[in-house]
Order: sequence, then structure tokens, then C-alpha cells
Amino acid sequence: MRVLVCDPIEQEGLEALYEDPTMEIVHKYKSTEEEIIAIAPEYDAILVRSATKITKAIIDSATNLKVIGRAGVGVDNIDLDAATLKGIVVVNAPDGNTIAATEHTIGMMLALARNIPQAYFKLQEKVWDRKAFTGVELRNKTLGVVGLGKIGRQVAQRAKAFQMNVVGYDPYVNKERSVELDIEVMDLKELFAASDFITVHLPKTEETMGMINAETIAMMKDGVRILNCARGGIIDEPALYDAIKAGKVKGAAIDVFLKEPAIDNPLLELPEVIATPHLGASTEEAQFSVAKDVAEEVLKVLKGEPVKNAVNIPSISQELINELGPYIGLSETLGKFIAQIMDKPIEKIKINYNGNLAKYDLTTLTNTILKGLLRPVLADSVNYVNAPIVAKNRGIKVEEIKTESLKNYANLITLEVEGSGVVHNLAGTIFSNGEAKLVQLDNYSMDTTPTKHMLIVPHNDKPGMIGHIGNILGKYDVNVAGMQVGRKEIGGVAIMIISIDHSVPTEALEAMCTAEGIFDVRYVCL
Ligand SMILES: NC(=O)c1ccc[n+]([C@@H]2O[C@H](COP(=O)([O-])OP(=O)(O)OC[C@H]3O[C@@H](n4cnc5c(N)ncnc54)[C@H](O)[C@@H]3O)[C@@H](O)[C@H]2O)c1
Ligand SMILES: O=C(O)CC[C@@H](O)C(=O)O
Repeated sequence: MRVLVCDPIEQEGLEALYEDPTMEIVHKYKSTEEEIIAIAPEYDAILVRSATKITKAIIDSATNLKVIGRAGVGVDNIDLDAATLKGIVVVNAPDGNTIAATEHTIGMMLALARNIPQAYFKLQEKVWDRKAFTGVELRNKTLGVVGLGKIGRQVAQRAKAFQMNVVGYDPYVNKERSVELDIEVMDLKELFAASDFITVHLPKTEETMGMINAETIAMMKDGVRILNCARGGIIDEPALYDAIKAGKVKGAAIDVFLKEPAIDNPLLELPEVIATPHLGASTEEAQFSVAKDVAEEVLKVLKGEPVKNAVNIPSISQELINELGPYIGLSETLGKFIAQIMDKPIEKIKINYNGNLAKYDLTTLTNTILKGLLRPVLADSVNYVNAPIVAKNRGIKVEEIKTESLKNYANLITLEVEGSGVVHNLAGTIFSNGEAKLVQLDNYSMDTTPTKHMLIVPHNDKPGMIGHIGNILGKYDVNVAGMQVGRKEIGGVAIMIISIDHSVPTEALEAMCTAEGIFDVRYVCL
């Protein structure tokens, strides 16, 4: 596996990748889009910070790419839609730099309130000017925190230590949560009107871009101070410039810009603006932490293990990983198996989750089942990221049913596929020793361990059939590793599940199909 690191990411944090002998890590910084496109096909994983843009063109050219890792929170430098469509997992490191960004925001707020950078510059010019730099206290001022996520909440908490009155806005934080956070939540207009300082801690989305603009600035108090340590563009830069020039906004502290590096940004010409070059996450601790987190996640994706910080597939908590872990493999097996016994195009799949599992968000299992279902036809172009989209595009309806009550097993996953009037079902579980078992096929009960090569043979339940089938296989040098027969009634249709050591020659399948008493033969490769 080859990993391309496009931005300077703390090398010590990448230990998990360096210690794995199957990984080859290459660092190439400051490459242009064309340069990355030229080498992208050689890599299984790409790691970035915020500087390198992973565009659709790069993603489309990266024929072996499985994962893009972002050492940080914001993934706005990665074309997520393009990655999802190609089945590439995007993972980030959302927690590692929270405190760094929080402390940077607080530092910026203090510097803004007390004109610290401006005073320092004057001192460097050998001017001792105490009058020009009189500031304001934070105590008793109102801080409006827009976005009460990880960083917004931490900022709010620290602002309270300065005896600030903290108000917040976040459409996804309900009243109950705001009471827990001890922050007065209000609507955005109220927050703008009430705040002496406003700080944004939002992701970059269509909704948040330009949220602070000429119109919203007009709603603010005269002399308001504004901070952006989140993402460039959340504040409309020309509008901020004009408002500072007009004296409406007293000052601004900006860490992030619409266009970075922001060397020629007009805001930097204003003495009321203090700025840093996107340093929010730049602490030793945060850089080690995000590098470590992203390296571990990338490694997991490359090894086919579940991850908790995937951006374009549902995130899985550690608790969910512990619960679902064994069922992920089983889900894929069930999907693959049923796809190979179905000889008509699948129009619908019903997935029944029974037992304790039903308590959880099972999107990951459903996606994995779909991946297994589509894989025999679409091979590597489908994976658990794009499987739901691919299934939808192919007109497959997916129904998920969860029922907690269950007899006989702790959990059971049952699939039913339907197409052109043909229906098949298959159920599997994990036994207490961790072993996956197939326990039902087309309503026949069984107890079969899934193996790589299997034959499914519906046949007439009469004496001599096992020997008969065994003889045909023997004739074609196919070794039988295990066999099980399921039947509903004596003398009716029975089903034989045979585990074999390797794939079966077509002639053997044909010979079995034409043999007396055999209704059908399906070869399943898992
Ligand atoms: N300057 C830096 O170096 C630096 C470092 C770390 C994070 N960041 C950026 O800071 C931002 C916040 O990071 P975080 O870790 O707190 O993210 P987070 O996902 O924990 O929090 C974001 C919050 O914004 C809220 N939100 C989304 N849309 C909103 C809207 N329209 N109005 C109000 N609230 C809205 C969400 O509900 C969420 O609570 C991100 O953009 C991240 O990329 C910057
Ligand atoms: O890589 C960085 O230093 C910036 C990271 C920060 O913007 C983030 O969104 O996590």
C-alpha cells in the first residue's frame, strides 16, 4: 500500500503507518494539481492538511485510491461528492485540534480587545504610545458564539471564566442541550443585536458562506468586534472591510481567509484587523494528535476495518464498532452469497435485523450488505461508501426492518431479495464463539460456516443423492470439505450446501445440472 502525504503532517503522529511494513509513505509537499494527477494512480491513500485541494480531477485520476485522510476537521478542500461516487472513503481527525483552535480564538479575542499586536508593532518602530492602544475589558461584555460544536462550546466555556455573558446560535442545538451547556441560545438576529464580540465556529457550507455580510453587519451593535478562526468566507471580506472603514465594526481578528495564502488581502491593510496565517490548529499537541488520529483511521480503511471518523459514510462510535464489528464481515458475506444465488436482476432487498443489534444505527451494516450484493457484478467499483448510491441508481429498493425481540439467537440478519417474481432469502448470525454461521436459506434451516467456495444444490430428497453428487465432483477433481442437507419434508425438495476447496469447472456444474434429481446448481464464491 502506498500513501502520499501532500502537506506537512507531524511525522511522529504517523507512527501507525510507518510501523506497518506493508505501507510505503511518500511525502511530496506544495505540488500543483497537475503534479498530483500525474502520480495519483500510484497511491492507495492520500493525506492532506488544509493547504492541498483534492479536486475531482485528482480523484478521477487516482485509480487505486481507497482513502483520503484529512489531518484536521474541515474537509472543504476535498471534493467529497467525487470521492463518494468513486467509493473513496474520506476520513478526518475532528477532535485533535479542538483545544488548539479554542485557545487560538481566546488569544485572538484578548489581543483584539487590548490591541496587543498593534502596540507591539509600534514598539518595534521604537514608539512608546500608551494612549493609542487603550482597549476594552472582556468582563461583562456579551460574546455571541455562532456554531456551538466542539470549538464553539469550548470557547463559550472559557469566555465565562472571563465573566463574559455568552449567548449562542446553532440550529442543531436544542433548548435542552443549551441548558446543559449553560449558554443562552437565541436566533441569529438576536445574537447579532446583543453581542459586543461575535465569533464564528461553523463549517464551510452553502448556508454559512457569507453569513456575516453587509446586511447582517447592519443588525449588529455599533463598535462590534468580530472573530473568524473557523473558515475563510464565512465573513464576507469586502463587507467587513467596508464596515471597519465606516466605523461600524471596531475591529476583527481573522485566522482564515477566503483565499489562502492571504498575502494580498485588503483586510490586512487595516490597523483594526489583527490576523494570523491559519494557525488555529498549529500547536505541537494538536498536530501530533490529528496526525495520529488520521494515520490510524487511514490504516484501518486500507485494512478493510471499520472507522469512526469517515466523513462520507456514517461515523461509527467505538461502542458501535464493538457491537457491530463481527457483523460487518457477516453482512458482506450475506450480500455476496444471496447475489450469487439470485439469477434475476434484483429489484428489491429487504433486510431484517433481529435481536440486540436492532437497537443501533445499522446504516453501516446495510451499506456493507449492499456492497456485498453488488460486488459480484460491479467488483471494485463498488464499496461501502458508494454502495447505497449505486444500488439506487440500479433501481434496487432497500428496506431495513429492525426488531429487537428474537428467540434462539442473540442476533439474526435475514436478507430477502426479489426480482422478476423470484424471491430468495438467507439468514446469518454470529455464534458466541465469534463464528459466522448461515442458518437459513430459502426457508430451509441449516447450520453452515460460510467458506470461500460453495455449491448450493436443490435436489430431490431420495436415497443416494449425496453419493451421486459426490461422484460427479470427484470425477472433476473437486474436493468436498463439508456438506449439509436441509429439507422440509421427507421425499420433497432438499437443499445441499457443499463447501469445496476451490472453484468448480463449468463442465462439473453442467454435469450436475443435467443429473437426475438435481433441480439446479449454484456456485457461490465468497
Ligand atoms: N483555524 C483553524 O486552524 C481551525 C482549526 C480547527 C477547526 N477549524 C474550523 O472550525 C470550525 C468548527 O470546528 P468544530 O470542530 O467546532 O466543528 P463542529 O462540527 O464540532 O461544530 C460545528 C457546529 O456548527 C454548527 N452549524 C452548522 N451549520 C450551522 C449554521 N448554518 N448556523 C449555525 N450553526 C451551524 C453545527 O451544528 C455544529 O454544532 C470548522 O469550520 C473547522 O474546520 C479551524
Ligand atoms: O491543517 C491545519 O493546520 C488547519 C486545520 C483546521 O483548519 C481544521 O479545519 O482542522
